[in-house]
Amino acid sequence: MDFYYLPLSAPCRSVIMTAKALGIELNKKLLNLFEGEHLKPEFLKINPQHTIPTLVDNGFAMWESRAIMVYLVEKYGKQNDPLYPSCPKKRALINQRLYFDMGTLWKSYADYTYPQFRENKPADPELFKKFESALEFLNIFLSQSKYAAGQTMTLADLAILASVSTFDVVQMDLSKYEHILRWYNMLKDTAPGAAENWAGCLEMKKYFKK
Ligand SMILES: N[C@@H](CCC(=O)N[C@@H](CS)C(=O)NCC(=O)O)C(=O)O
Repeated sequence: MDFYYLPLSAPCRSVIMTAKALGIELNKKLLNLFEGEHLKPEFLKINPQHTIPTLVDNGFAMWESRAIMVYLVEKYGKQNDPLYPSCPKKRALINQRLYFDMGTLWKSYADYTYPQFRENKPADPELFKKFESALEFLNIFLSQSKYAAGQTMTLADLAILASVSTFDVVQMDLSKYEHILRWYNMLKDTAPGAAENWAGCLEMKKYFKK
């Protein structure tokens, strides 16, 4: 299974952790975005949207990290795999958290930080408030259950761990989010693929100028 990625990318890291949890060997192919490799015709043929992570499983190409995570469990996981159980209500909660991670948590982080480290713009307090409110929501979710979507580890934890560990490595202050901290301390070193995730975070930090 070919996996186009960069270690520093949070969405790539969440797929790597999922593959690790499932015991899947990925054929990792570094794609250097900084040198525009994702815009070359041969990659655009695979993924016209030119994003990583991109997975090619026996000729079947797909992208969007959370969709890839679900695909991997559905295709290669156990029946009723605890990472993404078949019960519709459990799945619904996991999906909610995955969409929350993509559309609210990570988005608010990216909206706040990217202009600062990509365009050297000053921090925007309004965007910071939105990021804080996303963290507040996550803190509430984690006050209600041990893991991000219930009492066992699921895909929601792996996706959100990739996000929160990124916030940690760039030194976002998480100290007032008691439940996030409890959950993060539980998983940051023990989740499947945690060491590789953290190594990628450290790579990411090199590009973060604040
Ligand atoms: N929502 C997507 C985001 C993917 C994404 O934006 N990846 C970045 C790297 S972290 C990328 O490929 N950027 C290059 C581009 O968009 O051209 C996912 O979760 O896979």
